[in-house]
Amino acid sequence: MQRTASSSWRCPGRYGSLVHRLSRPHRARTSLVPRAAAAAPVAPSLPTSTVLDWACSGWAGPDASASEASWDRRRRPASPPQLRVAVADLGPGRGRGLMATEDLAPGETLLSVPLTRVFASDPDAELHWSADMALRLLRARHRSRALAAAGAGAGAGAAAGSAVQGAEAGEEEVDWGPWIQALPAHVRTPLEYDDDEVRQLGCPYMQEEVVGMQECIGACFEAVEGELAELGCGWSDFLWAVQVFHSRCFFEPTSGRHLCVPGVDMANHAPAPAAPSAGVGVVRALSQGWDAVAEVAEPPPPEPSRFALVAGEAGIRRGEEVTISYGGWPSEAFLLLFGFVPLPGGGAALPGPSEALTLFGDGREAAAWALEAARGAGAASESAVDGVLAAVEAAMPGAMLQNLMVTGDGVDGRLQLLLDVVAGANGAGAEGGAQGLSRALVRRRVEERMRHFVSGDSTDETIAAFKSSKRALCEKVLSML
Ligand SMILES: C[S@@+](CC[C@H](N)C(=O)[O-])C[C@H]1O[C@@H](n2cnc3c(N)ncnc32)[C@H](O)[C@@H]1O
Repeated sequence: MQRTASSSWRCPGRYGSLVHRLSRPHRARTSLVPRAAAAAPVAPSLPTSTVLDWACSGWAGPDASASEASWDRRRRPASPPQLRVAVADLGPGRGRGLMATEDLAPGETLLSVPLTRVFASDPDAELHWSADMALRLLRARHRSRALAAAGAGAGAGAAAGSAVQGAEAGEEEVDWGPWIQALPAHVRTPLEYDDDEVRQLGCPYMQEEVVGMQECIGACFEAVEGELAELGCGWSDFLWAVQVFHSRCFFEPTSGRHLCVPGVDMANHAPAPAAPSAGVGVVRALSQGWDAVAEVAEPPPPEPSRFALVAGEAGIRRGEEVTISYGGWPSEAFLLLFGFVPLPGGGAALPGPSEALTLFGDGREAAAWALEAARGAGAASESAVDGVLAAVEAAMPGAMLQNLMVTGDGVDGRLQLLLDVVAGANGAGAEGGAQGLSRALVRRRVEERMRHFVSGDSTDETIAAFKSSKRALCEKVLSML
């Protein structure tokens, strides 16, 4: 594990803000769709299911009428809602997940979490978002333990979970203990890779991403080490907390915040070709006629906005897993943040629909490589490289020549243009002319890159899955050329 302080604070570059995409809840097409009685066995709920009740504080539950479901604190339900999902153990590989305990209708709200119980990043934080959230989580854990100890000492009902609730509660007023206790004891992502595992990745671009991320989090740790020590925490606590957030957050583009939503964070990703059975979204609370009402009566306390998990348009049968989509990312993003690589089902070596292969880190690398490959006459001069880049800029002004890729749908337009510029100047004698040379350059580069993904000696099955997915994409691209 490299933990050298990085002077540039180079944080997880291309994938730094990639987390599960926040989608809109699926809309119900009908109300309740009658279903045949389902015979599917329901996996036993884990004790961690109690986190769902805690998370849905103040929600009257899926059966409540609109007025009951309103978040009016004078009518707040006294008991936890009757939820129709539970946390279940899905076995090796997936860990825990959410399971339907009854048939769920299309569009049915399954969990509804007030934003006061959502652990959110601070867009103004000086530290990298996940490091800042990690520090705050460890503070919250410390407070919660102290609260529990005080409650046990007094023998009173001040146990974890009974702290302040409600719309006005700030992060420090909420006892996050019930959620923290339900978090996984260990999350493994490439932040934990040792030098040999980084080597096993084989791909230089991915190795650079991993080392950059390790350096960034290592530097953040050094910045907060003193405060962590006061909380009785060290590197392993900090690493755990950072990996919790890398693997469990949603990203809200409008606010630029990362959101970790208790309960909903138990939902696993549906790997293609399976469709997710549920969607997520923020339900904003709005008040009509607030000013007018306030003149004649004390207005009700404002309702907090809520984060909802909603059944998809097909509904979900009892005993089935409730899954969401973490987004259509290439496998680098899944591996770096979530610590797993979704492979299409059926065991066949197929690339996922969002898989992509970086052929060059930037335009300068691509131009130098292409000139050398096209001319077969040693390294290209700086001026020749500059000439290619100038021609690309003239044809595509302002194009950012970073991370030039190929996908199952074809070659990145920026890269294609660059290769066409090189081939146009060097393809007179080539088989198929300039067009033939341009295609041959893509083929040659994909073949070169494919050698980074030989299965070789991967001791880690996630690394093996990463390489397998990339190899499958290389094969698909080569078959199309
Ligand atoms: C948001 S959490 C989901 C709940 C998690 N399974 C648990 O036990 O707490 C995301 C983590 O679940 C696991 N996961 C989610 N979807 C998966 C999938 N399709 N295949 C394998 N692991 C998955 C990965 O470890 C990922 O980092």
